[in-house]
Amino acid sequence: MCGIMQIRFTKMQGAGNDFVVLDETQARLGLSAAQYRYLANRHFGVGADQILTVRPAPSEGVDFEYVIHNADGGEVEQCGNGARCFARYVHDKGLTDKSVIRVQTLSGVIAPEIHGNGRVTVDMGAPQLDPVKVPFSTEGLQAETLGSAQKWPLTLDTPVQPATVWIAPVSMGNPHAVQLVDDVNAAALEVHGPLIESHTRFPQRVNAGFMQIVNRGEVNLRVYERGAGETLACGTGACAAVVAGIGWGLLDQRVDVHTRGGLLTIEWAGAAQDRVRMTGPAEFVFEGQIDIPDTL
Ligand SMILES: N[C@@H](CCC[C@H](N)C(=O)O)C(=O)O
Repeated sequence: MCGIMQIRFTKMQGAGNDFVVLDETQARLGLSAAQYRYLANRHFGVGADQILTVRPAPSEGVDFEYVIHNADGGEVEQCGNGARCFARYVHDKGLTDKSVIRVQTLSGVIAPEIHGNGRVTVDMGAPQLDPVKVPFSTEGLQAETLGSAQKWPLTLDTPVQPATVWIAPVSMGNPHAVQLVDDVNAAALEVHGPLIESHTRFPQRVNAGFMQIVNRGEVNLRVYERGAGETLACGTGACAAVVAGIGWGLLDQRVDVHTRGGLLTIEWAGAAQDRVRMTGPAEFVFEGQIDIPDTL
């Protein structure tokens, strides 16, 4: 017989990238991919780009485990805007009194720091610039060099005729393909975003970033996210875009990233081992309880 599960949740957002936060510090909910999809659904569920789950520390040296599911129900390695919301959640809910929290994710440990004004800075770790490890297949491709980094051609089977875009593959724990555009508002995100997301050269699919350089300390960015579509902001996307822009010699070490949902500030010293720091907002929206079918 079909029953229901009652689930308590908190809705949060960071620069308009919105989340359902679930607390599994006391007990696991054991949700299926379809149940995560249901929660994220904007018509039948709560509505969110990602579902963030708080779990107890899995090992010594970390404070919590941070589990991330995209709106499509798939579990992913990293989420930058979510990391800031996660930190505010565990802090403001009294799950920790630390202001610097060490958090285990699928792709390693990150360290969010909560400031007095409610903003959060996250040490996101070092970027991965080796295409093979993003992972991105370069077989048979010829890269172009710009600054100290490379751009790779990616051919897209658009409905009209094949188009080639030039991208930097960057991993921030999760995979990104960053390209330069003249104007983010005129970028072909709706058509190219889904084609890049599921391009066969990215075997784990990819988040597609479209970056317009305003000056050496400022960019405009839109991201078509893997498993979620275009979001109002993508924290790891902002980190990856700034890393690519610095590598190409176009940006300084501290960059304001304007997204459709707000401002993120990214800092990176420019060497492969240097860690990327991201600062931005993290806000509570509302709390509630939802009934979801237990047979999904
Ligand atoms: N919104 C995120 C990224 C979430 C995961 C991403 N869609 C993926 O599949 O890798 C962020 O703020 O970083």
